[in-house]
Amino acid sequence: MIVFPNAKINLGLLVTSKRPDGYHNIETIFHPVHQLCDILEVIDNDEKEDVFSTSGLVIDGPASDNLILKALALIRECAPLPPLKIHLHKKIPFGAGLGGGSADASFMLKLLNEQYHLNLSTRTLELMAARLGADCPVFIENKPVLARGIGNEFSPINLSLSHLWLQIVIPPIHVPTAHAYSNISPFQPESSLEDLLSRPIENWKATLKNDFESSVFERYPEIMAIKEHLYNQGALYAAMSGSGSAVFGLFKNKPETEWADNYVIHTEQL
Ligand SMILES: C[C@@](CO)(OP(=O)(O)O)[C@H](O)COP(=O)(O)OP(=O)(O)OC[C@H]1O[C@@H](n2ccc(N)nc2=O)[C@H](O)[C@@H]1O
Ligand SMILES: Nc1ncnc2c1ncn2[C@@H]1O[C@H](COP(=O)(O)OP(=O)(O)O)[C@@H](O)[C@H]1O
Repeated sequence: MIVFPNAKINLGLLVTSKRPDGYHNIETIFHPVHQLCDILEVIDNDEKEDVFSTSGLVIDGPASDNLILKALALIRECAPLPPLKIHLHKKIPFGAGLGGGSADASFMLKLLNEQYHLNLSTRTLELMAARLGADCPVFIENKPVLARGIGNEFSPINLSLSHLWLQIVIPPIHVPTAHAYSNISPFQPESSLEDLLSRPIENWKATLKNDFESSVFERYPEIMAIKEHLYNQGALYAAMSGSGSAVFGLFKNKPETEWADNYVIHTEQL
């Protein structure tokens, strides 16, 4: 079976408090980016052991640390599976706040559930995904949603961005998530994200924020410059995604901006 784990962006991201377990409570809207995706294939393997291979972008760290193999190990805790041949073609830049590793992990859970008729419910898959990372559960249902808690408590939202153009600009900078959280001073805002998003998109620039931006922009002015350039090019709203380094803009018309050759650019109509 082949699946296409996709990226996400965060529309607003408030880090509201630090928890006793060291994690942070957040409020954010996750929005899937369907056309920026990896390719993940799993088939039965005739040999005795699993074989895992990758192509495309070279992921840092040993292959055994890949979240796909961690997802496989979790499923094997509750169901026997034959030896597998697994191939990941990596296209989503990582360390960019686009959640590609988390998407791979959750799509692996969903793929195995379907391919081997495990009948695990959506809720069970979300709980398993939460053991792999705070960002993983959202990729089980994979639709726009308001998230609270550590990013895994979901409420439905009434938000349509269809017909807007999305441009994501990814500079060659990796921002480690744990490091980004360690530089944050949590703050409980007066207005909830839900309130802010219910206002017209023209108001978002002044009201909707990503709490990681100030510390990340201070360390990497190049990322702030991308956001400013997106606004100069007519973006209705522009922001960093997650803990960066990707920055996205929402436009009425297809943006034709030229960017540095070493940036990865993704443009799609939502
Ligand atoms: C910031 C966000 C926003 O969507 O996305 P990315 O920028 O990574 O895409 C997420 O909260 C990232 O979630 P995820 O990347 O899954 O985090 P995890 O692997 O579970 O945790 C990595 C580290 O980040 C910190 N962490 C993560 C989530 C959270 N709510 N509070 C935290 O303090 C912890 O220090 C943890 O050890
Ligand atoms: N399948 C995977 N794809 C990408 N990164 C992975 C994967 N498995 C483990 N990782 C590790 O997770 C880190 C964060 O990746 P990712 O979730 O894509 O980015 P971000 O946290 O910025 O959204 C990578 O730097 C890498 O070390």
